[in-house]
Amino acid sequence: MAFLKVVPLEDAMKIVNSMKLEPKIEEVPLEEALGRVLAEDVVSPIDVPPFDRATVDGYAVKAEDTFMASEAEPVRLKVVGEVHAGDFPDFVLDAGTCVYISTGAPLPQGADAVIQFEDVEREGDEVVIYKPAYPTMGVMKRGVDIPKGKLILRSGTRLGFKETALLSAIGMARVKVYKKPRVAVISTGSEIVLPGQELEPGRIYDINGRAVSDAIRELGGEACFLGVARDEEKRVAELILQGIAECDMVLLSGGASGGMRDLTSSIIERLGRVYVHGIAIQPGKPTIIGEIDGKPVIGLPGYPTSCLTNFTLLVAPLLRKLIGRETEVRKTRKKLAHKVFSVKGRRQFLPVRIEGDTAVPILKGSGAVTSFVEADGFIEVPENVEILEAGEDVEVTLFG
Ligand SMILES: Nc1nc2c(c(=O)[nH]1)N[C@H]1C(S)=C(S)[C@@H](COP(=O)(O)OP(=O)(O)OC[C@H]3O[C@@H](n4cnc5c(N)ncnc54)[C@H](O)[C@@H]3O)O[C@H]1N2
Ligand code: MOO
Repeated sequence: MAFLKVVPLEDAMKIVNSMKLEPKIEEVPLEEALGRVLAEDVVSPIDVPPFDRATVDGYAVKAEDTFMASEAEPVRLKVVGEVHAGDFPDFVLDAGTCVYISTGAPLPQGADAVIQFEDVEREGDEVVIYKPAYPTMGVMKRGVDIPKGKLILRSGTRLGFKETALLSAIGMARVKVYKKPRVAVISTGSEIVLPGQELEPGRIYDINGRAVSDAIRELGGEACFLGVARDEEKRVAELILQGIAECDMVLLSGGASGGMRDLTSSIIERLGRVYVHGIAIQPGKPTIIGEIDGKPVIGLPGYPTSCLTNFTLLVAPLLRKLIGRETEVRKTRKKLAHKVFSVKGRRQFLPVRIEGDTAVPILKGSGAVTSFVEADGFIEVPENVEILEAGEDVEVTLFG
């Protein structure tokens, strides 16, 4: 067994990033596009709105016909028809005339303003106008919302409801998006049971299977949770092979170390290749990077915070690349709230909670899920540094 010949994090990341996984693109109906990542630049093929339209219910006029209107000397225009939303007027408005128009209806040619009905008086087939209108009053001009030819969305944009609103406005019924990478997730450990099952003595509830699956979904991937495998070679191997057959990549948690029941590395070795078994970081040392049938197989540590930290450092950037979103790392500078001792010889990723101007280290250890869940991010402590003093300036890499 290639037991924990640790490599630096950079080497591990290089290996993960060199694996044969290419972003794939598919076309989906607009109604299924929410939350997906756009794989094309979108240029509007039409003007929105596609015609000059009334923004109020009232009378479409030639503004110049009303220029002389006043309370003392109102202007009278003959009402020659009606245009409602959905109509398309095929006549030209003559001087001295107007039409009744509904909000949203196209202006007839020759009209350049709409006066709301509250501001005029209707007398038979005439309206009496007391104030001048100006061109564009009560009108939304063709293309002012979105002009034809404008780049409205860039490739790599995650589609929220604002973006789907834009796509709908330009009539796009189908959009090209990055295909969701399918990731198999397996929890290993004879002690692990799923929520809903009885917690017999010596057992604990699964954390990693749920957390890793949902982290994949949050990033925009498709998680296939294959279940919990007891520490039995046959069962773990079966599930790994099922993952290889059905998915683009396989993630396991637990059994990644070198103990008597830590089987993951030897199974991957037997079914394919192991490139890395051990990374010089804390938490997350017992991590395996391998490949079966050309597909990445990554064994994450069983300790929840180690598992989720390494998911964040190694797997999340790969998934983002596959869905066309380059890594967005956010950092902030804070003062360390109190003195901490680091692990000698391992680059440490210390989870911290942010409180005002300070970063408060969370020292429950990587076996606690709350070390990760309560953290806003982590600070890096280089392998040659053993003590960080209270008040020291630290850079926090934020999660999420
Ligand atoms: N002799 C050594 N022992 C250990 C070392 C070492 O270097 N030498 N490293 C320790 C470190 S660091 C870590 S991290 C753990 C991780 O080891 P494994 O990946 O083999 O994990 P397990 O032994 O299977 O489990 C560790 C721990 O986590 C719990 N666990 C596992 N899976 C889940 C899950 N899906 N949900 C919730 N909790 C889970 C498991 O019950 C154990 O308590 O090894 C140390 N040991
Ligand atoms: O490497 Mo373990 O992951 O320290 O907690």
